[in-house]
Parts: sequence; structure tokens; C-alpha cells
Amino acid sequence: MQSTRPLTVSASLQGLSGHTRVPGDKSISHRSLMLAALAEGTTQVRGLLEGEDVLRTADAMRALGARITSDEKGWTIEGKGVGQLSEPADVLDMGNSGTAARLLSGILASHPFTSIMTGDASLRSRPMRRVTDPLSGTGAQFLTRDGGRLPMAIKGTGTATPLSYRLPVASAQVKSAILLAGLNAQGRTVVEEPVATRDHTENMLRHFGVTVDVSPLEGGGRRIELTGPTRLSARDVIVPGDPSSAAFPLVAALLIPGSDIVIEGVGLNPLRTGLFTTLLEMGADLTIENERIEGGEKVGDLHARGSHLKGVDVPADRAPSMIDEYPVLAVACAYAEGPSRLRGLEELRVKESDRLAATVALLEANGARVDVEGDDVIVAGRSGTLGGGIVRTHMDHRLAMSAVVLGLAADRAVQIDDTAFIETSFPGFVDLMNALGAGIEA
Ligand SMILES: O=C(O)C1=C[C@@H](OP(=O)(O)O)[C@@H](O)[C@H](O)C1
Ligand SMILES: C=C(OP(=O)(O)O)C(=O)O
Repeated sequence: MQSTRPLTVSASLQGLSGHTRVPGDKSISHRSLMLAALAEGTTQVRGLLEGEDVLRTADAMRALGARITSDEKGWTIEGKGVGQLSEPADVLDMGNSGTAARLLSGILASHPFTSIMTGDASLRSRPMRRVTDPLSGTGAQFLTRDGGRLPMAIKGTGTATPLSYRLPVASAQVKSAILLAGLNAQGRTVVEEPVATRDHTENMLRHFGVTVDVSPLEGGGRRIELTGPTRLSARDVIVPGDPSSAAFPLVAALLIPGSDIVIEGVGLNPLRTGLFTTLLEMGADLTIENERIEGGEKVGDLHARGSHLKGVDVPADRAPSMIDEYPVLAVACAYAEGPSRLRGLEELRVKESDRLAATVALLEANGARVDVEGDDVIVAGRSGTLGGGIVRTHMDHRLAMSAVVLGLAADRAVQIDDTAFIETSFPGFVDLMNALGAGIEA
């Protein structure tokens, strides 16, 4: 990927102001390319996130036979059909993207050819067994390095056995891998998730004409079922703004006194809005305006003003609806009045970095007091000056953007070792923040 890009961020002298739009939703963008490649016909995608992670998925689907082009109007994908992808001539490099690697594993499991997948140093350290263990039940074979890490070889099957699987961890990536394998399996695929996770795969499969049955599980969670082999028909997709990206300008506006911003067209899928709920509980001056349906997804405009935040207790079962937002929420908690407890964050340990440890380090380096008790993070709340630290981002875009937000509200400048990985999910982040008046000198 890009060379290292260090950045020093000083306090924003004035509040943020103005209207903006964040790039397209990363989860929906990956899925739109994958499902369009599996569909029969031509799909147009508008608003696709053109970040490095999604571009890796586009390259992989091209290597598997789909024709994918883009122009100023959007992206066009000529699909191959379920079961009709072709053996790639070279290694599939999924870069920094866990979503790309995990979801594609499901697709490759039920195609009758052999492929090899790798990624960057961060992705090569992340656990793949969570998908290879269940997907082995289809009859596909996986050969991984170092107890389940990439690179891995996948020998798929054209006669996949359908899986019936209860997720041991709350993971939309694992759920999606199993459902995608089920598209070309012989019979009923069933996934049970004890806690509901983002349902973009289910929603988009329906959009492409697949029958997906979803029923509630006793005691919470959901059962998701589909019958293979099935066919997908090309359908155009409009990608909403990514709530996980909106989190950064949003929290910055809440923390910088005098701010008043509107982020337009943000996706409001209820399985993604845990951060907004939490910020409201903290007393944020945040309103969601113009709620509407765009391209089949609920979207709205986030209107945020500088706020006096107070500490919060976030329950563990909220984690799946805001899993990528904890680093920036922890930053907000460091500026809040009174302590916060963020519960049940074990999944943060297996993201692009060990995000639990790295978030604690980010805050401590800048004068905040933080404790970890089991999988809970306790942030003491503001008591003295903040900032002045050096932040190590470990190839993790969310840490880099969280450090920028911390720096914009800090008393002393924050040094960030590398902001290059922001390109994976939020191209143009610094420019967007500066257009709102952040005054970051790159
Ligand atoms: O399915 C998806 O698109 C995603 C699911 C989440 O990961 P897990 O499934 O590991 O929780 C999230 O962290 C990731 O950024 C995107
Ligand atoms: C965890 C993330 O992504 P992925 O798992 O796709 O690398 C993220 O974007 O915060």
C-alpha cells in the first residue's frame, strides 16, 4: 500500500461548520460488487466507496471473471452467475480488508476451482478459522498458514453441502460467508446468530431476488435461511453514506466548542446506529433530520453541534451495532464529564490491530486515564489537559482517524505515526475535515 504518512494534529481554533457527505458504506460496497458478480445481467452501483478495501474486492471479482468498469456516473458490473466464476490466474490480494477476505472465502468455497488468498501484514495476522472451520463443512478444503492465517489456499466444490451453523461470535462477516457459500449449495443453509449483526447481506440478497427467511430466536438473535442453488438477477444499487465514517466528523463536531455541522445521506440501518444512541445518552446535541428511504436503505442527515458530553455505560449487546466505532467513542469518553464503561469488547482484539489495546494506548499517551477489566474498557473522563502524545496506529484506519479527532479537541498537539491507512475506508478524510474548518496542516 502507500508509504507511511505521519501527521501532527493541533486543536481546531474555531468550531467545525458546514454541510458535508461521507463516502459510501463499506459493508454495502463490498457486497454490491460480490453479489453483482454473482448475478445474471448488468448491475450499476452509485455511491460505491472507492477506498482501498473495496477496490481490492473489485480486483478480486475481476480476477474471478466479472467485467467491472467505472466512470463518473458510477460502477458497472457484468455478472457471471452463481457457480459460474472462473479460476483466478494469480493470488487474490485482499489488502487490509477482513470483510473482503471473509466474504470471498464463502463464495470460493462453493466454486469448483482452487484459489490462493493473501493480504497485507495486518490482514495476514487476523483469524480466518472463524470462516474456514464452518466452511469446511461444505466439502471445500482450506490450507492456511500459522493456525488459520492468510495466505491460504481454497479448493472449492461445485456440489457444496449446505451448512447449518450457530455463530460462536457476533460476526456479520462469518454469517455472510456462510450465506454466500449457501447460494451454490445443494439445499437449505441455516445460520443462527445469538445477537443480531448488520444484515446488509440478507437485504442485498433479497434485492437481487433471492428468498431469505429471517425469524427471531428465543432469547434474542435471529435465524437466517436460504435454499441453494439459487440465481441472482442484476439490480441497480445506491450506496448510502457510511455511518462508521460519519462517526469521525460527528464526534469531532461534538467535542469542538461552537461547532455546527450537517452530514447528509448517512445510512441509518438500525443494526448500525449504536453510536448515535450512545452519543445521545451522553447528552450530545445531535438530531437526525430528513429521514427517508434511498435505494432501499433508510438514510438521514446528522445535525451535530458542540456539546457537553457526560460519561456513559454501554451494554455488551450493543457492540455489534457499533463495533467499528469504539475507538472514536473512547475518545469522546475521554472528553466527557465522569467515567464511562464500554462493555464486552473482545471482538476489538481481532480487528486491523488489537484495537482494544491500541485504543487504550492512544488515550493513555495523551493523558487520559483508562482501565481494562476483562473485556470492558473504563475511561475516566476529563480531569486535566489532553493531547501531547504520539499515537501508533498499527495499520489501522479507525485508530488513525480517532487520533485526528482527539487532536482536534486537544490542549496539545497529537502526533500520529501513520495516516496512510485512512485510504482503506475514508479517502479524502483530511480534506473533508478541513472543508469543515478543522485546519489540519498535512
Ligand atoms: O460484515 C461487514 O461488512 C463488517 C462486519 C464487522 O466485522 P465482524 O463481522 O468481524 O464483526 C465490521 O467490523 C467490519 O468493518 C465490516
Ligand atoms: C474492522 C474493519 O474492517 P475489516 O474487518 O473489513 O478489515 C473496519 O473497517 O473497522
